[in-house]
Amino acid sequence: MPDSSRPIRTAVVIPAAGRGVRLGPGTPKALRALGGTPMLVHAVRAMAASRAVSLIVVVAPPDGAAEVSHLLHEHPLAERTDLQVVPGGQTRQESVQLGLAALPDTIDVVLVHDAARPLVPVETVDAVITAVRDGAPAVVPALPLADTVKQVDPQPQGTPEPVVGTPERALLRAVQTPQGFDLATLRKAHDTVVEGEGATDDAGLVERLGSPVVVVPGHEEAFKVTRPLDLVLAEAVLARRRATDGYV
Ligand SMILES: Nc1ccn([C@@H]2O[C@H](COP(=O)(O)OP(=O)(O)OP(=O)(O)O)[C@@H](O)[C@H]2O)c(=O)n1
Ligand SMILES: C[C@](O)(CO)[C@H](O)COP(=O)(O)O
Repeated sequence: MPDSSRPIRTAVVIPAAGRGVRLGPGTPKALRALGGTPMLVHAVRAMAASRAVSLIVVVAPPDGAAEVSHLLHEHPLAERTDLQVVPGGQTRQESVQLGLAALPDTIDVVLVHDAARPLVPVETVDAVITAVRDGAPAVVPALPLADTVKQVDPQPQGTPEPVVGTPERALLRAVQTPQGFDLATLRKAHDTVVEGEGATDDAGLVERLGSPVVVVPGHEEAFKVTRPLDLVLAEAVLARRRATDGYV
């Protein structure tokens, strides 16, 4: 954990290198417009809104780092936040790893935040940071589920899938980002756990190390823009914020 003789430094890695296949054809998802502004710009602003964040590393599509740097230059942040852009990889895990490699060793706490969650409120960001600073090595924001979840025996598309179990819903949480970590813990997890072992988030890698992960309350507006309907919801949330909160 951080050396208590100097201030804790917090950075954010924003993986933004995905194509957005489930959203449909077009430019990479992070660069698509939400209320006329690229989704990535909203995500970067959401992280920079936390006064604790001093550095943001954006992981751009592998061939798009120059374009992303240019775009972010056109949407400057408050002076207290440094910004860096690095090219990403073929998978989310690889992209996060490339972002982590760009962090200086003076960073103590790192958040990993999907560019695809552009509307996460600053209260959620700060709650995650506080929990890590208070000593939890890995923290995820999450919400209880509204639907019942079934475990199935997967079948080829078009074939009905036999249900093999129904996990108790009250024990389940839907996990969001930003996920927060002590930097050394997350680096070790990414260095140790092999791609393809089934972890779909960063906390999942830490769990595989046997390190504790804790949940703090997530937020409905931290949803991930994955499919076209999510974009409709995001536009509506943004329009409401602009009308009522002076949000840009
Ligand atoms: N090679 C990849 C794949 C994903 N991501 C990022 O990881 C986050 C979560 O991924 P997801 O929402 O699945 O984005 P995509 O991979 O773009 O979506 P899809 O699976 O529909 O293509 C996104 O911010 C995405 O840009 C990334 O940085 N590098
Ligand atoms: C990290 C994540 O957003 C937590 O819910 C999610 O696992 C990302 O999944 P994706 O399929 O890469 O969008």
